[in-house]
Amino acid sequence: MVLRLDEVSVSVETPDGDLTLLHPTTLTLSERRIALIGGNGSGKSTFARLLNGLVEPTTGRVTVDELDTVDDGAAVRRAVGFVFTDPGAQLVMPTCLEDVALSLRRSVKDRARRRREALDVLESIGLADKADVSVHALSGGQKQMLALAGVLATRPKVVVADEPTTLLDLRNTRAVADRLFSLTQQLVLVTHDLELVARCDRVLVIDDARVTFDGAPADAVAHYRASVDGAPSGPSA
Ligand SMILES: Nc1ncnc2c1ncn2[C@@H]1O[C@H](COP(=O)(O)OP(=O)(O)OP(=O)(O)O)[C@@H](O)[C@H]1O
Repeated sequence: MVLRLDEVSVSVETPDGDLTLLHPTTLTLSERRIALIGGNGSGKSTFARLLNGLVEPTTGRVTVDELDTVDDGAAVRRAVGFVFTDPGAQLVMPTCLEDVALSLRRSVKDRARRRREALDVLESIGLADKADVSVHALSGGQKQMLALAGVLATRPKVVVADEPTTLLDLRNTRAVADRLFSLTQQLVLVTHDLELVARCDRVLVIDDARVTFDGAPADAVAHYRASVDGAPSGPSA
């Protein structure tokens, strides 16, 4: 898929005046695995959310294979699945089976078939035995796997994942990352995990609402480290 930002900026009104979340940006993303890195509050989530229309550009256009994220919002959301940091944002049904089945409600109208397909999805992520268990009874890693499975069940062409391993321990980080990197779909990954960054084809460094570097993982990480080393210590505003 070709993800294109054409002179895209994002700003919001705040009590203190307009706040720019992304300065005008033009670029085309077609690589299989793309990482977005940068400090807290730099604008990574804003950028990621633009790609499936969760955030709309204030100026310019975002397109996904020619589909406009504003004008063709429903089609874009079918094509671009979004995985949140906190799976709680995504798991809305009482049981695991019902949650995956909810993702299938548009594509599979027959209830019995939907249930079978949802069970297949649970099987594929090793959670078949949890089908009738409450989503709240799952561990953090299991919840993130279930949220990812719910997204994959809709067969998106692109998966955008916003810090999907941030809340996970090392074992679950590896499990979720291995699943993400085994996808045949295009992957756009927001992460602070430099091991995952190294597995990507292209990396954008975002700093203060701008893409400040765009290139190969090693170069991007070097740029990011240099920007941190050169900055005053302590959390940025
Ligand atoms: N709707 C909004 N209204 C006001 N401020 C916002 C809004 N959305 C984001 N921001 C602010 O814009 C900045 C960029 O936010 P964003 O979530 O894109 O950053 P991020 O790089 O993903 O950060 P983190 O790594 O901490 O998740 C932050 O300072 C955030 O508080």
